[in-house]
Amino acid sequence: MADITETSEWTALADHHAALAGRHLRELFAEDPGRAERMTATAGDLLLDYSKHRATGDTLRLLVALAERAGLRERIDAMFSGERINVSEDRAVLHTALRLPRDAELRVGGRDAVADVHAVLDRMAGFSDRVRSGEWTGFTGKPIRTVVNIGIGGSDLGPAMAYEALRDHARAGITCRFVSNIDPADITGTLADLDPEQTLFIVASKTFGTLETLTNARAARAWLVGRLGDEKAVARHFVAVSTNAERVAAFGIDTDNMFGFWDWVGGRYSMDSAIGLSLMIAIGDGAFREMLAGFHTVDEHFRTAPFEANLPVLMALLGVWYTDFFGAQTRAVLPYSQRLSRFPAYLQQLTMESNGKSVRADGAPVVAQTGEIFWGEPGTNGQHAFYQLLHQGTRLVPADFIGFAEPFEDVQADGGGMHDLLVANLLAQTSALAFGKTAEEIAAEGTPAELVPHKVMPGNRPTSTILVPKLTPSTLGQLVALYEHVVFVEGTIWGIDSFDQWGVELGKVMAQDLAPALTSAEPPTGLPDPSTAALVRTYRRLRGRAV
Ligand SMILES: O=P(O)(O)OC[C@H]1O[C@](O)(CO)[C@@H](O)[C@@H]1O
Repeated sequence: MADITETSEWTALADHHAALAGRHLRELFAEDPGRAERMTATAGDLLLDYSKHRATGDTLRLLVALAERAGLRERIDAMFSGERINVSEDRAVLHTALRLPRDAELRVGGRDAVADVHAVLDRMAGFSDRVRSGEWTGFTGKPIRTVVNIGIGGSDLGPAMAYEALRDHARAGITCRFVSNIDPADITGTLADLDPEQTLFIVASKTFGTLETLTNARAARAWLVGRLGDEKAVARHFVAVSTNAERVAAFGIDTDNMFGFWDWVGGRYSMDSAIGLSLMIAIGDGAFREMLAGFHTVDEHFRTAPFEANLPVLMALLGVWYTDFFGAQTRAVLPYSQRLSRFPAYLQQLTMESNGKSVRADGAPVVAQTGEIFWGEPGTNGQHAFYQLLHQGTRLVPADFIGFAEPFEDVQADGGGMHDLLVANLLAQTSALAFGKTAEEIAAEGTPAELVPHKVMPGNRPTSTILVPKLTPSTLGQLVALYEHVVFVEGTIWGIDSFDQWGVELGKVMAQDLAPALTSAEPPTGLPDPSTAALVRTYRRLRGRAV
């Protein structure tokens, strides 16, 4: 694989950066007011305004040339057609197949992937309808009122985020809860006020080998059997979502109550597979399929739109621009929607488990910085917490602001709608970040001279604004697909395999090895390093165990 940093396209960007880095967004807008209109693009219902970026038309042209040099077009085609682009795991990467319409065609490994996807969706829909209607009852004949999804990582964050986002669409009177952490507080807190007779557990695990999930599932089963007094209750209260039928059966869940998916769906790309079963039960099959259609809309946009008008491509290239040329470390994601409160957490796994790599797909070290650190909180809460640093700190923190024109439900306060105030805050922040306020402007307001430097707002802080008509199943699907493809484009430029996650393995194995050292009757030997050994001794002492 050629070093992308050795290409003439990279050098051209480095030269361009040297010329542009000292320029302020105020100047860029003064020279070219038309950029406000021009530097926008749409995909489905999503409007991206990227005019408040430290970039010009030339920047975009150079970035697009870099994408072409990195072979982005061929890589997109390879992904959508099912080539095994996850090379370190020798797998195809086909989350896009999860949302293909029924009449689409795609064969994977000799099988009709579209038919397989829709067969599972139809089974999920049938099950979800029965649970929602009360036809599916618990062991004692009562309808289900609460669904508890037990999973972690991609088997938790996606459905948990989407349930929160779409809970206003959940009208069947069934609520969902999500248990992920192996901290006993998670499962005990979740179950504390639940009625076992009306609770359904979905054990969600792609591998069905994840310690946290299986441990929580065993605890839930013990709770259920203990309360209902009969092992046979498990069959009416436990279903599984997995790619591994053998392990599901070994756990004691009837595989008739298992919903499958495929090794070509990465865990963090799986919320629109059977992993979304809890969400489907909450919002219904129709709304779930609307969400899939939303995903598909952006997939088609990504697959076909020219790079210069392609939302995921533009957002990813700007990510590369700040990461590799400005030295930015992080990207804030700031949804102006309380319903998207889990969206930053969801994106953390999607982006950082995918692109947090220091070797390329060919095993050679990467040649540039990779893996933006994603973080954030819903506005306006973030404004009263960390925006100080965004506005006046020493670091450059590019940010994505996400806003919705229509609220699900508005509240009138002080003569106006609360939602308008929310959106006014979003717009105020992006404007203040971009244009700031100069010392002269502050002094002209009569500010005492000694206070002026404290009040200067430097501006020149780049943001994207993603404006969406309304948060619906469809637009949520569009937003998630947008970021999935952002990850893919960045991974392509950096030459990395965005679909493996070897870096999480060592810690898992070590935790399994260390557990006996904490609990053994005799003081443990053979601990991995002196610091850990000392901490194990301290822990044992605190727990009253022999040291
Ligand atoms: O769905 P599973 O197999 O339980 O895995 C859960 C999560 O664990 C990881 O493998 C990381 O440890 C994620 O990639 C995945 O989403």
